[in-house]
Amino acid sequence: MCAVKARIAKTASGIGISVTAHRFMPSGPLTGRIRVPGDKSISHRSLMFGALAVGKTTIRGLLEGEDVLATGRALAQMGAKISKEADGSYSVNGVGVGTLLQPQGALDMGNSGTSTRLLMGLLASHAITAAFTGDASLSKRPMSRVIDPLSLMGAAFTPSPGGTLPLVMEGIQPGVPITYRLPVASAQVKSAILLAALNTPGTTTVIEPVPTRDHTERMLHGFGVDVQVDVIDGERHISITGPADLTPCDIEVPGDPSSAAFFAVAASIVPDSDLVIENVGLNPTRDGIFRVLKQMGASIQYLEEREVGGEPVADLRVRHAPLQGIEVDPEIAPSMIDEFPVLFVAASMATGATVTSGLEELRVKESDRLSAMASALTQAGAKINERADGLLIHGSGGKPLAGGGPVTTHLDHRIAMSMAVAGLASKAGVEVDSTEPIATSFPNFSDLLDEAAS
Ligand SMILES: O=C(O)C1=C[C@@H](OP(=O)(O)O)[C@@H](O)[C@H](O)C1
Ligand SMILES: C=C(OP(=O)(O)O)C(=O)O
Repeated sequence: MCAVKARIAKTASGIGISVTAHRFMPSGPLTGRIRVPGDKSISHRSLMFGALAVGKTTIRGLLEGEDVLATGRALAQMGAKISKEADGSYSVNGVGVGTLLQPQGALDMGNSGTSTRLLMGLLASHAITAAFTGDASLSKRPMSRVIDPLSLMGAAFTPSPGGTLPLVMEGIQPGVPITYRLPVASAQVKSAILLAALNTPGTTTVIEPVPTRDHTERMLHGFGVDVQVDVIDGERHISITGPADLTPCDIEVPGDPSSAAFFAVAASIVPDSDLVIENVGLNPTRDGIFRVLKQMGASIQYLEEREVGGEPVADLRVRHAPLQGIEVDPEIAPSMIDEFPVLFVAASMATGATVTSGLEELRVKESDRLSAMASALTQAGAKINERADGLLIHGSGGKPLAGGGPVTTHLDHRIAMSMAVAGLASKAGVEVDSTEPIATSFPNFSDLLDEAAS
């Protein structure tokens, strides 16, 4: 048994309730080389686009997280044949654009916003009626942001009060093309509309005032779709003319920068750490966390920069370094939207104050991540002021946090993993009330912690 496994003590399990609390204890330096699992956003899209291409798509490095598996199960309900091969790769035999089958039974999206919103887009331009359901966290999240544009294209929705799941969607074939300016910086909304456009005759255009992750555009191009991107007055205009066919292809999924971020922060704040995180995707619409950590004084070196599956990738060497508090430019937020919880952990160990703003979107993720992290870090001994659109964090000047808990993770994997990282650099460890949600995006998180800190 390696050292960290012993330090992660199981502290509770309710009778009849599948909740596993863990106390993440102070850790020695993180060293050696680790490889984080495949990118979640790219994994979802690989399965979806594979399902829309007639013939066999091969995916290497697919993230086997619960969110991605939910996407896979939904696509299988609509006729795609998805199988895992002996070498660990996945094969998808797609049915083609316009020929998805009517699913029997509801599509259970689990905890996954990306599965829900992208599949709503995909199905909106098919003559399919589908019920979407999800867990307690997903059932609170806003769906009007996709319902509004997809309704303009002709789909009909019966959502739960407040525009939430469970909902029923009646797709339309043929739908009408639209030009839609995104009212919120969201790759999920952009992607939902672009996926609906694939089976909609005519040209659909999404106008994106603030750039968000561009995996949909890059990958659809890889599947042979003509995706037109024009920058007009600083805004991206992304157009697809349907109906469009997808050609199957071979995909290699790079490591997820959102998962790597937990280890980059852990190695930055645990003294004497020197860790290499291999094969990390560094798409400029995703690498904001590494840019901000470097601005704070983190020692992050990019080794062996290369391309994997059309995405920039490098091995990251991260060494412990003193961090300085900074004011984070709100413009960088979309390129690190899922990494703020763990950035808050880094900031709570920095010297001086870190100010974040423009982060209202964090309140509608798997949990209200501003409020959840403010409570969790305060419980662990950090000094935090919660504001409407961000946190003001007074750093400890490199001193370990007191620790404590149990902190409430609200079915949110990123809160659980962020507070696990806080535990590594604390005096008494941090107990998180439930580690189950971690499996949605990073099933081997604890094993890798174990490996790096052994
Ligand atoms: O398109 C995607 O794959 C994602 C987009 C982001 O959501 P929003 O589009 O809601 O910002 C992000 O938070 C999510 O984890 C994945
Ligand atoms: C917000 C996230 O995912 P989703 O929206 O797909 O649930 C996330 O992974 O942090």
